[in-house]
Amino acid sequence: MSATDREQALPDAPPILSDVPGSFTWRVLHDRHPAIIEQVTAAFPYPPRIRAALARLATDAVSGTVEPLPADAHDAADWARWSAPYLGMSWYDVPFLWAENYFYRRLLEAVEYFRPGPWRGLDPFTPQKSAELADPALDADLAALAGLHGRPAEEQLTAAVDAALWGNRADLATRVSDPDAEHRKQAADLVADDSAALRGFLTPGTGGTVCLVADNAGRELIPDLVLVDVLLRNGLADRVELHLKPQPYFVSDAMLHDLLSCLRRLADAEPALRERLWAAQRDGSLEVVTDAFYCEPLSYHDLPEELAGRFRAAKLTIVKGDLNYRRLVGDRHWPAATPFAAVTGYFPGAVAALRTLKSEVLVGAPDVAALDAAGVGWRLDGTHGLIQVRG
Ligand SMILES: O=P(O)(O)OC[C@@]1(O)O[C@H](CO)[C@@H](O)[C@@H]1O
Repeated sequence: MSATDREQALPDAPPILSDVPGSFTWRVLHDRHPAIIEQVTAAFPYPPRIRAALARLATDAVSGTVEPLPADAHDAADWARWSAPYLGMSWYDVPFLWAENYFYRRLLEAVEYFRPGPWRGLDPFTPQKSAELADPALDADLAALAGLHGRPAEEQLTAAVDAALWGNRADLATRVSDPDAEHRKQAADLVADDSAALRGFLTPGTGGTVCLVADNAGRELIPDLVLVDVLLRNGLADRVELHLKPQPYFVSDAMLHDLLSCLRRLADAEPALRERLWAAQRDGSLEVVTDAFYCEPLSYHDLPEELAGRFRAAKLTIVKGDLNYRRLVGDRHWPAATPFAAVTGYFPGAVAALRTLKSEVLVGAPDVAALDAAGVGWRLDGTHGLIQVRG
């Protein structure tokens, strides 16, 4: 069946909105976003004009309607195009994915992230990211992963993939409004497990490029870096592209400065690993890549050719995390049994998703009726995950 045929066979699935009061998506806009603004406001000694802009956003994003960016914003034309269908609408009535993206772009506008002046380029989420990286619990993660050295390549890969998957379980955006979320994530369970197919792409001597589209910094990026090291050190790939965000996004998404912070953290805890990653960047076997697309309110169906070409040339693209999953499959009310291959047939090259569930969208999981019968909570709290592959 061709990709087109696969897509034509897709069920009709409406986009996920935030228009049901009390629902998860409604609570993200109504409760989580104001909480994030409160944390950002307290993060730095911002001057009155920035604090006032943040306060206006807090009111606007909870009870206002979608308004345009200031006309002099560097990306005003792009956002005018993307927001054209939604201007004047309630934030709750536009696609949830779009509303979240626009919220974070408006937040950067409020803190003058792109504006000339002293606050330009200051990541408003740095204190939260730094605190996470300073967490002593990270040492236990690292000690466990350091034991990988010397074990058979397949064992190293299995352990590194497992750590990368569950490293996604709590992102800072989730923790902001659900501080107890972390302790609940003990009943780790996979609702889809294509790990054997994943390992099939990553066998010794097969070389090639792996694109790792990263998600969060800190305690997720560290195991991602361990996976990179396992791939390169065991010849499971000739080179790895680590795709990071070009600007602050969804609180914890990783940028280059977060990678450098991780390398500094590793210099103390795992100096040999840090040296291998540092050398890999210098010899080009580990290339950091970014693109404006990664912070745009679009699904991966709208990939720019520069990224599509990279994914097409790779032997496998690994897409990390919940948000990337939503952008990959389409943030829609898909029947859970909808085949992963059917909704990802458009993607250039082979693709694998490593994701802990923190939002409702799900495909390729035909056996979740019993879980859903008890409500959607299990889809939101990071206790369940998936490994899905489309060759
Ligand atoms: O991509 P991540 O970090 O795994 O998860 C991010 C995320 O779960 O946080 C948002 C709620 O704040 C969700 O809508 C979004 O998908």
